[in-house]
Amino acid sequence: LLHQGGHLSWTMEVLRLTYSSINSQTVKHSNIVFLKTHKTASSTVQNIFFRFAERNNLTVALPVTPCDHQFCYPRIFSKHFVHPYTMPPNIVTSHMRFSHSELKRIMPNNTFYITILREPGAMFESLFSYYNQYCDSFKRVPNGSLEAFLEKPWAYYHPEEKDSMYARNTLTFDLGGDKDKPYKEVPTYAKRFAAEVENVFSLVMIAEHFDESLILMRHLLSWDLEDVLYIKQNMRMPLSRSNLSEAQLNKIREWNSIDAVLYDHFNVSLWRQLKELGLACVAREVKLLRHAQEEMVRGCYGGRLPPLRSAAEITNKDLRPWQPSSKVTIVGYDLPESGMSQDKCLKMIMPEVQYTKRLLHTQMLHYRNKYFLNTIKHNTKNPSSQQQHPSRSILVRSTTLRKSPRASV
Ligand SMILES: Nc1ncnc2c1ncn2[C@@H]1O[C@H](COP(=O)(O)OS(=O)(=O)O)[C@@H](OP(=O)(O)O)[C@H]1O
Repeated sequence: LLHQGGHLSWTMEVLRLTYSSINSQTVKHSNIVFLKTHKTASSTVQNIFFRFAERNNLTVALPVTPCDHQFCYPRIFSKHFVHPYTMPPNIVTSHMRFSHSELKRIMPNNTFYITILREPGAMFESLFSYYNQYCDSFKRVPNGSLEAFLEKPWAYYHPEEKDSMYARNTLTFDLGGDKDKPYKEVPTYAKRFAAEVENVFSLVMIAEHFDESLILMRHLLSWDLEDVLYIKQNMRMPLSRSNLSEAQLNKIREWNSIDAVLYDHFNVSLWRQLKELGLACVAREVKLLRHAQEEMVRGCYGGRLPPLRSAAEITNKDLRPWQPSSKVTIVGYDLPESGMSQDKCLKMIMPEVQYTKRLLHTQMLHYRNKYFLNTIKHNTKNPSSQQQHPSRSILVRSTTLRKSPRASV
């Protein structure tokens, strides 16, 4: 009874938070650019945006086929990398090298810009293991040893070479900055660059404070708590991880000194924003979020998450995460292809590549239907004029924004 009583009050609280935005007559914001940075828990966030877009019939910008599932990374983003069937978009979330000016050409003025950073030590360790057999700066290192790389990085790192962006100041590069600023210019440059980023991005999430960051995001976008439910994605097997010593952490920070400045800066601003929201309120919502996640796992998978397996062992190919080489083991969730699980439960654990393909397929069908209908309507009115392309989805696009995109949360 006690348990059920507790359960009931949790549920009431989640419902209250779920419908509070409707009661206060706010509209969920739906024009969003999420800059998907590397090895920062960004696939987990992207999955939240993909599901939100599908539930609300929004258009997600997806890359043209030659760009693969990313916007032709590491080239700087161009509107030409966006598949015409996914134009004009509400949400942009695939990997890219950021260009604000180019994004402004496809996104409306009320777009919210969000990104995520991770502590440079943990992030670099993850990058080093993930791209060990992929990026030449890492491939050259004897025995793939992180220790050896950090001992003399310039012996292995060639700044102009393909894929060098995975080996130094990757966050800075993803954000469109200069990863190879000379050491003596770094302090001034990094400070200026952090200010530029702060000017554009309404929220910079921090992977180490993932749930707290999501609570800020839900408030910024006037979303419900249920909109930010997630299951962790794209993890490595514990065997593929190495523990870093204090000395190694310091070397990583020194090597990635611009990223380190960015991380410290936005970690401070995250906590300032959390304090503005009220730490007690944040803690309460984090608790509710975790409880709602347990409920979702119960409803979706019968009580516990599907078994975590290495990519090679996952039988359902829709759920097999991309694995860059045999030297690193990425894990995902395995669910039989029996069709028994609901679509929303499957999508919750679907890796980036498969979900991107699915979305492209459904959006192509929508585009064709809209295009076809628009053309018929238009031709009936003006038989001699040109065909019309579909417009951006206006289903939940707000005209009465409660907060402006650059307002603090
Ligand atoms: N919710 C949450 N909180 C904290 N950390 C998380 C979360 N979700 C994923 N992860 C960790 O993020 C790493 C994968 O990052 P990405 O998805 O950005 O990688 S990728 O660049 O898209 O390949 C990967 O880190 P490593 O395991 O250290 O490689 C994941 O374990």
